Amino acid sequence: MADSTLTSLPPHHPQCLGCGPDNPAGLHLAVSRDGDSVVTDVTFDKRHRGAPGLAHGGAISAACDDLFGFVLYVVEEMAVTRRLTVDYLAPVPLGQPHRITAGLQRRHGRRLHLEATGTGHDGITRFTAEALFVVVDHHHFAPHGLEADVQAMFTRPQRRDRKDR
Ligand SMILES: CCCCCCCCCC(=O)SCCNC(=O)CCNC(=O)[C@H](O)C(C)(C)COP(=O)(O)OP(=O)(O)OC[C@H]1O[C@@H](n2cnc3c(N)ncnc32)[C@H](O)[C@@H]1OP(=O)(O)O
Repeated sequence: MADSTLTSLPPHHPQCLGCGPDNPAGLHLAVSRDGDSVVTDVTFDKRHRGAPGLAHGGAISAACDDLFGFVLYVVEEMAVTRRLTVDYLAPVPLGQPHRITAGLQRRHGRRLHLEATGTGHDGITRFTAEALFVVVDHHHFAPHGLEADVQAMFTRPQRRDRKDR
């Protein structure tokens, strides 16, 4: 991603399915912040194949879900997906980069309503997504993960580009 106005954001975890650099089955999303939005350029490949030559809808959904997880850096809250809806507007060819942009549409109490758009470098928007995330605290994760990993999620440099807000 060459845009100079973008601020790189750290992965959720090295093994995260969406953005973890150490997950061999992952999408390896590199995500940046652009004002109050987050963006990633994803190129689906043969690991993400659905129909011949096309990306699997689940892979597209996973990319959107993980990108929504980066809006949390902007909102400065910890939250998890309660509902995710993807509109598959057109087939997504393998091997062609698509930029996904996501942001907060509105907040109501613990409910974060998020939206995303996926557009090819040819200018064609091929999918959009909406999600409801619900704000949680560390008790949500504590029974399931290593204490150090849970703590790390809550001490990420989420506020390092606060000047942009
Ligand atoms: C997070 C760090 C980064 C990690 C990587 C990011 C990866 C991308 C994100 C994910 O993949 S997260 C993993 C997938 N998601 C989950 O595993 C979540 C599983 N679900 C839960 O644990 C609970 O359902 C949840 C914590 C989301 C909510 O349970 P709670 O008991 O805390 O809340 P509740 O059910 O009372 O709902 C909270 C609010 O949302 C509202 N709500 C719930 N479902 C709704 C719905 N369908 N539509 C509208 N509102 C809804 C509900 O009315 C309520 O409103 P109020 O706060 O105003 O009372």
